[in-house]
Amino acid sequence: MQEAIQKANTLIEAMGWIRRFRGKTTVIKLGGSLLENEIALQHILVDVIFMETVGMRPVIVHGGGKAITAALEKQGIQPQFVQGRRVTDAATRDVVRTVLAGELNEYVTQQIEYLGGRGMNLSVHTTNVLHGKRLMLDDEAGDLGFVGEVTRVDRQVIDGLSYTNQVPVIPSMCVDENDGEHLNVNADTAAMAVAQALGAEKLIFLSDVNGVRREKDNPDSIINSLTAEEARQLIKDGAIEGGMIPKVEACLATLQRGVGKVHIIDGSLRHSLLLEIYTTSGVGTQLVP
Ligand SMILES: Nc1ncnc2c1ncn2[C@@H]1O[C@H](COP(=O)(O)OP(=O)(O)O)[C@@H](O)[C@H]1O
Ligand SMILES: CC(=O)N[C@@H](CCC(=O)OP(=O)(O)O)C(=O)O
Repeated sequence: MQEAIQKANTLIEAMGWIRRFRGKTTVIKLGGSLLENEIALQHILVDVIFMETVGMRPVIVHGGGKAITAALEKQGIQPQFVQGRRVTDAATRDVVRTVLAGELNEYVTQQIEYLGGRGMNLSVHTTNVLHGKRLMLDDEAGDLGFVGEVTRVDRQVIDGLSYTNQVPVIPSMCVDENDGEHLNVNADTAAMAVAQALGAEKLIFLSDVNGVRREKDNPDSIINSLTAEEARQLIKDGAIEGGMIPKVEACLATLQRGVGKVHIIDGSLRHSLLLEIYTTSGVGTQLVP
């Protein structure tokens, strides 16, 4: 009996948070490193289904860097990155389309259904909601090939799904508004574009580390609250490197564009998503202006 009362208390405690976020959109970016971990992914998706059930509007944007690299290597194509973006020739683009916009996108959606929720895959193979243009970095970066940035998001399609209790699942590819080509987009920047277009309350990046660290390999050096200025300095100093650079840059750009809260959290920590939403202190790193 005592245990049942305790459980009821927990539900009542959650009521304030549920009210606060009910009807609001949270964009959840699933990193490719996390998609490799089947158990962790299932736990996250259960949290996502819970959020949807209590009236929040979760929207998933996912990457798949690791799986793309593995598939390319199988075909004897050597992956190449410039400023955190994959150089994408036609053969690489075909692999990205098959693995990211096809297999992984279907896998995440099917897992949601398998766990009792309703998911809808929105990719270039089904219903595309991301439109864009070729990404031009500085001269030094050279031509990245079929790499894009998102310039427009079909908000109505995504909102329509949320109204009918479905979780939209969006891979990071867009269609070029000029010539209709399919373009490979860094998933962190795609999540940023979606969060901005939807006027999301929150953008949460789920990765395979506990947050942004002062020392990359030391989990105890996690920074709970990171200002824009400090983040830029850490990138300059080289303390933030590799895949964490586009993620932090996307966080900073998102804050400038009116999304209330941006977090980087560890997707392999059980219930990290709910802890982030339902606890006052939160988990991981919160980016602040
Ligand atoms: N300062 C830092 N703090 C935490 N992680 C860092 C830092 N600098 C670089 N990283 C690396 O960034 C990685 C996360 O980026 P990435 O591999 O692109 O993840 P995802 O697939 O989730 O997008 C971590 O696994 C870590 O190795
Ligand atoms: C242009 C570009 O770099 N696209 C990325 C898209 C996937 C991605 O970003 O996946 P993660 O979230 O796992 O990093 C790529 O090809 O790897």
